[in-house]
Amino acid sequence: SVLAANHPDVVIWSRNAEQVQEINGKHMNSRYLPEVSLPENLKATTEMEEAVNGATAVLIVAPSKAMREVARSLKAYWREDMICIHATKGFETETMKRMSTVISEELGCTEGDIVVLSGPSHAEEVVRRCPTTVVVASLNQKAAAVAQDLFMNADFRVYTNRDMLGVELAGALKNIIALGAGMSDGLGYGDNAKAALLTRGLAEITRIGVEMGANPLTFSGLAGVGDLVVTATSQHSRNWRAGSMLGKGTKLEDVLNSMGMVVEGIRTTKAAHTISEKFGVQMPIADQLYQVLFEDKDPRIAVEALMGRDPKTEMESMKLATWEQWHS
Ligand SMILES: NC(=O)C1=CN([C@@H]2O[C@H](COP(=O)(O)OP(=O)(O)OC[C@H]3O[C@@H](n4cnc5c(N)ncnc54)[C@H](O)[C@@H]3O)[C@@H](O)[C@H]2O)C=CC1
Ligand SMILES: O=C(CO)COP(=O)(O)O
Repeated sequence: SVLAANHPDVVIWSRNAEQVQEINGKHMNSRYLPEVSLPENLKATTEMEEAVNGATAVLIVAPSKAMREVARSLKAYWREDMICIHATKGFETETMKRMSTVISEELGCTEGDIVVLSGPSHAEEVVRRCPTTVVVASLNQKAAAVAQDLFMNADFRVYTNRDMLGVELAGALKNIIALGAGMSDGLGYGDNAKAALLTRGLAEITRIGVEMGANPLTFSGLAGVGDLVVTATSQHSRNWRAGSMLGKGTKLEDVLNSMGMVVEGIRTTKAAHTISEKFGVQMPIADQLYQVLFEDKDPRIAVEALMGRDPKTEMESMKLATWEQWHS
């Protein structure tokens, strides 16, 4: 929708013929964005070749689970002069690979040429042209600048960032904390608890991000704090909603059946469990969430475990230069 506002020729690929027909015929996508009119120049097709042929840039936003399959299908139509942007927030859980790695492996390009688009941007608001800001990150600054130019308009402000790793990690990992925030709300634990979860959750995802090579400041930016706030508080957030249902006692399977849309934080919690062990970094909130999701732990007991951890100084676990270090 944003791209179609900026450019005359935008084609969306879907495997679903009914949705393609509805987008082309009625300029609507009623299953995902009810009561919204899409731009009339936005065309849809079930043929990937038709969507990609002659394109300047390709934007992939498949759920993380489907990313390898979609990128593999794209390979046949891929040209080296195209720009590949992705906006997917998750990992390939079988390999713990980031999405840019998965895409570059399938397309046979370097990971540094992929552009990651992330930030607080619920589709429901973007499509209504509510003011939204995002970040595009790439090791290839030229590609990032092209992506910035492609998306930027009066309602959609785009920043660039060189820290692709940090943007990708922050965008994926914040979903774990948003699930936790939803769970806290579902348990009726109030605003203090949610603020604590967001703050300590940010410390936790920054800590692992830095250990993996990210710039800590990226986690204070749009892909970090920005997206964490929106995903943990918005009525549109699937992660928050799923967490809230879990907090109210609904079983995970029933939560997923009722959502009908991807809840990336669930797979990402599994990925974080493996990554935190691999890097030897404690992720207490993700760890408790893992036990609630996959080991049937009562969420109240999980909160007790978090509240009962050993006393700590606030900065000791941040893996950043602390005030004490700066002043020593
Ligand atoms: N919805 C939002 O506001 C935002 C979503 N994202 C990210 O975008 C990604 C996708 O999310 P949504 O579109 O919201 O999910 P969704 O669940 O609403 O829609 C996913 C779409 O992908 C299609 N799909 C699933 N598997 C496929 C496959 N193997 N091949 C082709 N198509 C397939 C589905 O049919 C559906 O149309 C996620 O990583 C999410 O975190 C990022 C920013 C905002
Ligand atoms: O990342 C998102 C908004 O920026 C989407 O979050 P949800 O998947 O929780 O809806």
